[in-house]
Amino acid sequence: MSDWTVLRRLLALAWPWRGWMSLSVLVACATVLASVALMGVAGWFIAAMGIAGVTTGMMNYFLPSAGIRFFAIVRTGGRYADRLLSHEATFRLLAGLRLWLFRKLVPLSPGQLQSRRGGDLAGSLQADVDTLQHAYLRLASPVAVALVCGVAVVATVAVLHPPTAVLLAVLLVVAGLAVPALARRAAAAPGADAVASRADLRVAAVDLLQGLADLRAAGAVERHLVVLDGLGDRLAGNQCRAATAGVVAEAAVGLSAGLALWGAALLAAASVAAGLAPALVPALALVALAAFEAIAPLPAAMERWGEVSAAARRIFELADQSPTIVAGPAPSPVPHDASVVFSSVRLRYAPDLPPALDGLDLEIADGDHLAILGPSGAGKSSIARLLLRFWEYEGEIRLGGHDLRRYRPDDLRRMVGVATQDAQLFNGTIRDNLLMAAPDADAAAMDRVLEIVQLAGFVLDLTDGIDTWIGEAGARLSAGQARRLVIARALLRNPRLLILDEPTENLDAATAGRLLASLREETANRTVILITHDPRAASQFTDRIVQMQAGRIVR
Ligand SMILES: Nc1ncnc2c1ncn2[C@@H]1O[C@H](COP(=O)(O)OP(=O)(O)OP(=O)(O)O)[C@@H](O)[C@H]1O
Repeated sequence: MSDWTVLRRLLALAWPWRGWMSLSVLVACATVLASVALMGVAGWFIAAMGIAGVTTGMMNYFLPSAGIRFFAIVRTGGRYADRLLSHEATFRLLAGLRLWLFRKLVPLSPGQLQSRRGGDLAGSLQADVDTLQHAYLRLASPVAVALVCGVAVVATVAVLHPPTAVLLAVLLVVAGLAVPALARRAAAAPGADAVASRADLRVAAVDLLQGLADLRAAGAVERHLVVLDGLGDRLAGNQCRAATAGVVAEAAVGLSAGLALWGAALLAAASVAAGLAPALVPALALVALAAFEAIAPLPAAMERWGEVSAAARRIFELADQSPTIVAGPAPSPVPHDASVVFSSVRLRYAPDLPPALDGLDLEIADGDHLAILGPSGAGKSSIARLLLRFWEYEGEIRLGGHDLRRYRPDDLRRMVGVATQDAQLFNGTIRDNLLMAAPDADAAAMDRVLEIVQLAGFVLDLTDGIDTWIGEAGARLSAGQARRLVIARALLRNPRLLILDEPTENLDAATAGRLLASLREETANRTVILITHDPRAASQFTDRIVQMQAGRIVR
């Protein structure tokens, strides 16, 4: 993707916030122009007063001093308003971009995102989107301001003294175009590498934090810290190289501004003999100097471009993936029953992996309970993932008589409830975690599902009851309690097809027995698939039991 494409796409993304952005550019232009005008009028005023002092002693100083006050107030107020508006515009834009990216990621989950590491994805959503602020705050807006103000100042100077206008135009082009272009070239590689090393650093830090307990147990923390340190050094080195390019470019702009001041003063002074008002000499020199305020932010903006474009490319690469799983052209209607038929279903998680399901045939009538037994890796949980349409498959699956592929993903997820082994509990209260699945559920419904999963007594004994905070990923619950909370959450949605993946794992035999008995009673009229490797649990729940091995039903 070329730099122009990246820029074009970034501007297109900002389109909905064009009102805010334009307002911020307008205010910034007014501020810069007021500053230039202030310098020009002040230079002229001081010189004219001096000249009047030594000559006639007559001069109307009310008008210019009022002008000076006016421009000073506009400049000060404008700077404040400019900061306020440009930040407001950028933060609104970033919040919108984050939501836009998140919406793009949702349909890719989990199949198309599993090759990416969690820290990496979180990084794209946070740091990469944050980096884009430089594209708008320090690039798009300053370039627009530089263009508008540069042209306006040169045109005004051209009316007063054309030679100074030519000199100013040349120096502004050099400092506003050539210098930033060189800065961009020098900072491109370190800038891009800074984005990559920041992403690596984030992934390593997330890995370290998530696995801290195990790393400590294995005595491997120091080794990880050394890696983290190396990545930090790489990031700092890249940022330093990119910043050096920016600093050199800023010095070059300062030099051009100095040249403009002296050049304008000399050119204007040379024209006094030809009739130019002497008071205009300092005015033109100061205007030439002040005009560089318009282009001063450009080198820093260009220095950042490498970083910004690398972050934008990472974001576009993520957002441009089209979801492999979408509803067919004519989505299936909601079915009348929850029967399930698998015919010759094959699933490969990746082309280079052996099939997880290898010609699976399975039939469950509406309202039936089926237990699927099998050793670890037999493909049991893969059945649940397919029924939720998380992965594409070969063969045919029919739910309620309709092709599974033709259901809208949202309709399907309303119909199918799954309590998986790796289900996520969220950092919140028990109530939050239940309501996440069924926001409208009332207290009685929540109490009932907690009763079914044998958690009612436990919750009752907690000081804060159902409003007890369960910590990150349910860390304050035991594994068995967490699993049962996941089941309660699935039940609360009242799905017509319920899939229970190893519901009795981590439970003692008595609790497991009670849980299965109450689940059997609660789900008497629903289709249920119980996935387990425990034959006792299977037979406690149903007498329809099938055995799976290597991706097939073997009996
Ligand atoms: N997301 C995935 N990406 C790649 N391979 C996967 C993925 N999930 C499962 N597999 C592979 O597919 C096969 C079947 O996995 P599945 O989780 O369905 O087995 P299972 O019978 O439920 O095992 P367990 O009882 O241990 O949960 C395994 O070989 C596993 O390694």
